[in-house]
Amino acid sequence: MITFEHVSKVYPDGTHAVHDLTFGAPSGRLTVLVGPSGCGKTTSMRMINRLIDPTEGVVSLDGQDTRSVDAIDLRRKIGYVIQSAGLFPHRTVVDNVAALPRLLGVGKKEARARALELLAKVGLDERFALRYPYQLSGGQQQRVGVARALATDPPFLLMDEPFSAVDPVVRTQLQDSFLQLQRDIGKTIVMVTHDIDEALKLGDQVAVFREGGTLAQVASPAELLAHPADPFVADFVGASRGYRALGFVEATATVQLADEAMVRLGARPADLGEVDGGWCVVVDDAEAPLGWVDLRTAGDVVEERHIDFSGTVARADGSLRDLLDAALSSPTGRGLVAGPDGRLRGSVGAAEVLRHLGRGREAEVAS
Ligand SMILES: Nc1ncnc2c1ncn2[C@@H]1O[C@H](COP(=O)(O)OP(=O)(O)OP(=O)(O)O)[C@@H](O)[C@H]1O
Repeated sequence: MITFEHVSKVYPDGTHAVHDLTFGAPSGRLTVLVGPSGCGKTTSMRMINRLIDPTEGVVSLDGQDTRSVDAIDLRRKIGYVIQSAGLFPHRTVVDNVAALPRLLGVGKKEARARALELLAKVGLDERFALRYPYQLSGGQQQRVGVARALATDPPFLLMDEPFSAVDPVVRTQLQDSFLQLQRDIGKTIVMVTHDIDEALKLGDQVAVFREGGTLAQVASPAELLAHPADPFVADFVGASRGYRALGFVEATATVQLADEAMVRLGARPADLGEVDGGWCVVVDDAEAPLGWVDLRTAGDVVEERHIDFSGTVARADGSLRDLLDAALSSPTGRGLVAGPDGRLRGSVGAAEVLRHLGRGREAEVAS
């Protein structure tokens, strides 16, 4: 656990960057610091590894005041990932990751072997190991940055806007693979971002800062969306918070799925008989849905060019937001739902999703 107790920072020029900060970042969880530019997020994070010293208050790691520990020893326990990866330009990828363990006395062979393992963990193919940073894309560099921060297996990890220097598609991939990684490694993480969507997606806990370096609210993403503490937080989490909150409501087994007729590519509509409304789900050999086909306009044989790919496919164990999105994006209004094995389970309409949400709310009120 990382704890801030009445921590303030006033820079020598008189700037009040952080004011009376008190909160905890729980062990094994990812806490995101978010807020508008200049509100003291980075200053707060850097007070954890003592790159910046507080003017007042105490920062502690697992109950130990960070001032009582030698700064170098402290930083060995705290991995650090920064925005543009900050890799050593003249060292190969594998040597970038192995550098710190080598400094700490780990043998070359062992450090490299562990570096290769870590590179695989962050989703970077082995063939990149002997490249230099300039030979990698921004997203790949960022993966190396994460691997390097984990090289000494520190229990704590600080991440300063780690995914902001890459384009939105790569950013989503990095976020997804990082979430996956964190499920395995369970580090105590503090991450800074100014992107509320990223905060809500990644954080187990989100700390919203406001200008002047004060804390507006600390809560889980679902709580933040459902009960913003004040108009500033409500405004900051955004106008679509009602819809986004659906992302945190799991689609339980009680959502009723309707059966859907399935066809495979190469099927002949004439052989299929009457299908409700003419629309049918095209599936692959493993019965995973590919999209919809309107049999009335498909011609003699169902081909790929007849498939309407516009609908998203929700997973049965996904969120209500995924189900609603599948329904809203479907050409039939019926959202496709697949099981964890990818096979089509059935479909659901937007009204059923919303009805389920209504029931959830009533149940909550009743209990
Ligand atoms: N070394 C410094 N000396 C004086 N003022 C500073 C110093 N570093 C930061 N500040 C000021 O402290 C305030 C908080 O800065 P900080 O970098 O912590 O904000 P931030 O929330 O991380 O911002 P951003 O999202 O723009 O990175 C800002 O007003 C900034 O200008």
